[in-house]
Amino acid sequence: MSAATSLAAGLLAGLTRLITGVRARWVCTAPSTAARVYFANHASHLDTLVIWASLPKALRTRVRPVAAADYWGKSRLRRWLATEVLNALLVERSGGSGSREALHSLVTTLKAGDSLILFPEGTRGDGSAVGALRPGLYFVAEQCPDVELIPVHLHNLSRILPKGELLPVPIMGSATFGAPMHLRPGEHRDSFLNRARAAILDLGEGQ
Ligand SMILES: CCCCCCCCCCCCCCCC(=O)OC[C@@H](O)COP(=O)(O)O
Repeated sequence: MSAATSLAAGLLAGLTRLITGVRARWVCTAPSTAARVYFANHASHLDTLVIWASLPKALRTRVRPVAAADYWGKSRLRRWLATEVLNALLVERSGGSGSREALHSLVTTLKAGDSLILFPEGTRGDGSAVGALRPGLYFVAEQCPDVELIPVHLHNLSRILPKGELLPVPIMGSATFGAPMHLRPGEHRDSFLNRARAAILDLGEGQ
């Protein structure tokens, strides 16, 4: 990492903490150096930053956000922020052969020992509900059965920086990390995806 990207990464992590008050709660799990998939509800550009800034600094360089290539590859600034500062993997989200390549790069990354941050809804919602999960998480779980899948519930971040806004409103947000899940033997795709979505929602109960 160059001095400029490392400075930008430090600034982004510090700003994220300042703006969101980022309270990370670890429920039935703790930070780990093992390759993991952190999967969360998605409604704000802050989501990735909050999960990333919640991890101990030493783990941050080993966790790779999965980012939509059509959005984060669009301008030089976005590409730099995503791929250089946050070490994101750019993937196609349009389906077809792009999905096969995306799955391959996710699995290769996990097998190399790095973790992923994944937003299985595939797009930002308005923060009022968690949408249906796309099947990528299931295929990753199938191909990497030993990797811990950690549900994360992000609270309030879409009120701080909603989709389409550029200036954040400083109010408190939080990230709740839940117990690791795995694909169960013989578990059907839709059952697994419903269980994963329910795991995110359960962590947000009472907030
Ligand atoms: C306003 C300034 C905010 C600066 C934020 C810098 C954050 C860099 C984050 C880079 C990696 C982000 C990966 C997020 C996952 C993802 O790619 O979700 C899709 C949305 O993103 C855009 O698609 P959409 O919600 O459909 O508009």
